[in-house]
Formats: sequence, C-alpha cells, structure tokens
Amino acid sequence: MSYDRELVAAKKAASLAARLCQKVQKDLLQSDVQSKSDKSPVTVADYGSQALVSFVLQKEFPSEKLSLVAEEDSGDLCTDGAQETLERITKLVNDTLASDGSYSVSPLSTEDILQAIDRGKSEGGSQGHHWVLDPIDGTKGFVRGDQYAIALALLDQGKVVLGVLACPNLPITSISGGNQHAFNSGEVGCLFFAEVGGGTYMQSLNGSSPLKVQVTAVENPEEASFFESYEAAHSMHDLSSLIAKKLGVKAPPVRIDSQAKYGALSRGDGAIYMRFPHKGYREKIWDHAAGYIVVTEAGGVVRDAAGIPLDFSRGKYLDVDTGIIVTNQKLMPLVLKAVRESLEEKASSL
Ligand SMILES: Nc1ncnc2c1ncn2[C@@H]1O[C@H](COP(=O)(O)O)[C@@H](OP(=O)(O)O)[C@H]1O
Ligand SMILES: [Mg+2]
Ligand SMILES: [Mg+2]
Ligand SMILES: [Mg+2]
Repeated sequence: MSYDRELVAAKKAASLAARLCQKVQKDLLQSDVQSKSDKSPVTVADYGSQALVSFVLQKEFPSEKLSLVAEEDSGDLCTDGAQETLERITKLVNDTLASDGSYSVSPLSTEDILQAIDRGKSEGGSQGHHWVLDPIDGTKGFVRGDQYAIALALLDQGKVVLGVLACPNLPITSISGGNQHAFNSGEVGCLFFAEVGGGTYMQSLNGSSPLKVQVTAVENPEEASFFESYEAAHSMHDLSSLIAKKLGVKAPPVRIDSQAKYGALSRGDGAIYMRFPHKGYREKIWDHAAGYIVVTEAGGVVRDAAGIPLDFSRGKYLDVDTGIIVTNQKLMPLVLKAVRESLEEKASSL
C-alpha cells in the first residue's frame, strides 16, 4: 500500500507548523511560556502548531474520520485568564494560513482553534489509521533558542508507515563535531521524511529538492560519536558515558534537544543515540514515531535496552525496558552488550 497522498499532506502540515514556530521563536516573550499541570513548559507555538497540523489534515482528508494522537489538549486554554493566550494562538494560526494561501477559508475563531487542538485526543492502538503528532518536540530547546522538531507520523495497524520531521534550527550540513549552533554560519532548517519501504529523504525547509539519506556505515565504535538529550533530567548522562567508555567511543557526547537527533542520525552525522530516562518515566509514542521511521528507513535500527523493537500499537505509551538505543545494524549488538554490562555494574554498585 502506498501512503503518497498522506506523505504530501504531512509534509505540508509540518512545514506550515514550522513556519509558525519559527515566527514565535524569533520574538519569544517570557509570557508565551506557560507551565502545564505536570510542570513541563508549553508555549503558544506548541498549541498553534497542533491546531495548524490538525486543521491541515482535516482539510486534506475531509471525507475521513481523522484519528489524531497528539501531545497537547485545550484544558489549560479554557481556564480563566487564558483568553488572551488563546487569541494570540488563533492569530498566529490565521496569519500562517494566510501567508501560505492554499486554504481559502475565513479566519478561524478561538472556538475552531480549541476544536482543532482537541481533535488530537485519540488514544491510538493496533487497529486502523492514527496520525501521531508532537507539535513541538523539545519545547525546552525551543524556549532556549536551540533545537526542536515538529514530528508527525502515521500508524497503520499499529505500525509506523510514514513520518515527517521538521527541524527548523538544524543546519543543512552535518553537525558531526557538534556544530549544532551554526545559526549564523550557513543555512538551517531541515525536513526529513520517510514512507515505509521507500527510504528516507531530506530537503531544506525552504524547499530544495529532496536528497536520499543513509545512516553512517561506521563499524568501529572508537570512531562512533553519540547523541543524547541536552536535558540531563530526560536521560541519564552518567549511564550513557559509562556505555560510551566501554565501547571505546572517543568523541564527547553531542547533546541536542528533540527528535532532531533521529534526523541527524539518519544522515550519518553521528552513529549512536542513547536515551535512558530516570526511573518511573513512561515514553510517549509522539516522542519517537516520526524519528523511528526516519532513521529505520535510512538503514538504522531502534531497540530498547533489552534489544526489543519498539511497539507503537499499544496506545499513547511506549513500554520500553530501561531506555532506547538507535544505531546502525553493525554497531547495535556491540552497543546492546555494553548497555547490559553497564546496567549490571550500576545495579551491583548500589
Ligand atoms: N523526565 C523525563 N524523562 C524523559 N523524557 C522526558 C522527561 N520529561 C519530558 N520528557 C520528554 O522528552 C522530550 C524531549 O526530548 P529530548 O530530551 O530528546 O529533547 C519531551 O518532549 P516535549 O518537548 O515535546 O514535551 C518530553 O516528552
Ligand atoms: Mg511537552
Ligand atoms: Mg516531545
Ligand atoms: Mg511537544
């Protein structure tokens, strides 16, 4: 089965959302950052991006009953005092749609925006089609002025069949060696996309022609560099550094926010991505679905710390053992062995 039509729509939705996010990041005001009830930050851009993607998917597939599993919901926007924020989000979405011009609609109302956001309340699962959206992955990076991604994927019968990652701050050229802050020294803004069985491609968000990308062919761990979260609260840096040491990795870790790590890995900027959340954290499908297919279609492999493939068919959550490892076919067994040994050492030292 081909998902070409869905891919065109997903690229369009993610590119428009990226445009909205870029505008907000440029003049980010402190008041644009709210705190969700779980204390993670969320900005007008997270909501605006979610509303915009939901709107575009609805417009592109008007006859289908859309199922969207997305990170944000309108709860906090319906509270007293949130009216101004909601109006700002509504204006952002309308301005972005108007600047594009493909959808000749009258401006959306605040009510339309709330509805579009809340279309993302699906639970996903193993039957039928579900879109999976992280409207801004790496909100902390976004607020800091660093990396973030708009991540949109499609599940069919519980399998990821398509994924798009828009990374507005990722340099077009390799970030190996850690030059991720190349904001002023070259073009930034990448759009990665993949369809099952079709390989992975990257183009610039400004619309260059797509280039096929591949993960690195490096087989010697000493020559491998690795990515991890910028935020130490999201991944145990001490554990990944122990694993890297065991593998003989020489390069220091490259710490970047968001699924931009999957994108960068898919084009061979680094060789390994390790993610070890602290005890008790449950991974969500929107944090990995798009990145997963972008990297696997480029020849990469994604496993949990026990070597088990990820299962996107169980609803919102991904139940993984201890952490997530991404690398190429050759390095995976070596990395998994080092992970096992390091976890055993860590456990016996407690
Ligand atoms: N304690 C925690 N452990 C692991 N991941 C966490 C976390 N708290 C938040 N996250 C997730 O980490 C994502 C960012 O990934 P990264 O660490 O690779 O930059 C966040 O996505 P959002 O920014 O979309 O909320 C969030 O879902
Ligand atoms: Mg979040
Ligand atoms: Mg996320
Ligand atoms: Mg997010």
